[in-house]
Amino acid sequence: MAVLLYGKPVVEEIERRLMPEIDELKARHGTTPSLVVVQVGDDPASTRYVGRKIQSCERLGMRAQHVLLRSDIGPAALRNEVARIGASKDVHGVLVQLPLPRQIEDPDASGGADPIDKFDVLDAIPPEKDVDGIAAGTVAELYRARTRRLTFLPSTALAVKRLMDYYRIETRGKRAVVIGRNDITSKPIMLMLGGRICDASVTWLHRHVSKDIQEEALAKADIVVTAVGRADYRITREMLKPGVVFIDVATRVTESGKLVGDADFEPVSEIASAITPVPGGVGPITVAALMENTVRAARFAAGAGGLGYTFHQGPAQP
Ligand SMILES: NC(=O)C1=CN([C@@H]2O[C@H](COP(=O)(O)OP(=O)(O)OC[C@H]3O[C@@H](n4cnc5c(N)ncnc54)[C@H](OP(=O)(O)O)[C@@H]3O)[C@@H](O)[C@H]2O)C=CC1
Ligand SMILES: Nc1nc(=O)c2c([nH]1)NC[C@@H]1CN(c3ccc(C(=O)N[C@@H](CCC(=O)O)C(=O)O)cc3)C=[N+]21
Repeated sequence: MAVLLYGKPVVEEIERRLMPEIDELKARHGTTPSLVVVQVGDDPASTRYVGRKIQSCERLGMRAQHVLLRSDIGPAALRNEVARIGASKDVHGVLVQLPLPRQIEDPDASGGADPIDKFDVLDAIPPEKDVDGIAAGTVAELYRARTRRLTFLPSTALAVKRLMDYYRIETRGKRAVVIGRNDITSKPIMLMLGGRICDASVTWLHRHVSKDIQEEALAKADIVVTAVGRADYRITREMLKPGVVFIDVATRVTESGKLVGDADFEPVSEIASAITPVPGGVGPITVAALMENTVRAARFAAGAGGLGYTFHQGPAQP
């Protein structure tokens, strides 16, 4: 039976570390960390995630602002709005909730004449405020994977790293499979696992990889990190190697309103050595990791913080 990799103790440890940093920023620098979340359109799932982020900021004594824009905004107007928000001295972190409406995500497919796309919007976030780790300059640092020089590790990747460290999951030299290639979830996780941060051997799977090839890779994997979240996608016990560490990033709401990941949870937990529950696994840590990145951004603004992340194995010693 697998060890359940609960998010809660990891969240508590991150928050325990952040609280004195927030107090110090306020007391010594007169700075209250502040995050702006830009949401375009009112997709209910996005509204729910944004709500969690804002609540978490407020609970930790930070400032949060939710900017809700109409779904028919054009890419150039959105880029200008993001640049305007990013220019404010009082804003330390800027996050553009994804996905964006179709005309901005994929202007070619939607027949839009505007040459400006999603990445131009994201690149308008100033690098020292890019708490999602998505703009061009920040991505380059992840590509280079120098832990000591990283500006922002995207919050889902940071969440997976903090989770693996807390539960002492060894990655060096292991066979890992990462499924999905979203720019803020699986792609950074793939770079992190295979890069110098985790030193694993990574196989990257996505929609265009045949079932055979996917099954072959999964059957050999020591670690699986998956973020697909589709009703027609399910990873079953038979597909996995006994003893696998299964990190389920996906969160999908079923027709009956249940939140599920990509794993067929009960049977997979019988053969895995460790597995994240959904809900209560990676999701809450992602929010805490975003809080960590917002505090980093406030420290950059106050001239109180350097580049790089510190990682340590296991729970922090009291
Ligand atoms: N817990 C957390 O912290 C977070 C959870 N999520 C959750 O993760 C899930 C994915 O989100 P996100 O990454 O944003 O979504 P995307 O839709 O961007 O990514 C899904 C990925 O799955 C791939 N895919 C689709 N079908 C298959 C298939 N049959 N076999 C292999 N790969 C496939 C797609 O491939 P292709 O590239 O070819 O399209 C795509 O890369 C969602 O459930 C979301 O809610 C997301 C962010 C954070
Ligand atoms: N720019 C951007 N940055 C993101 O980080 C980002 C995004 N866009 N778009 C959407 C995804 C999704 N995401 C989640 C955050 C928290 C939970 C979370 O807290 N999940 C809880 C349950 C939440 C619930 O009850 O619905 C759990 O798994 O236990 C899940 C998913 C961040 N995302």
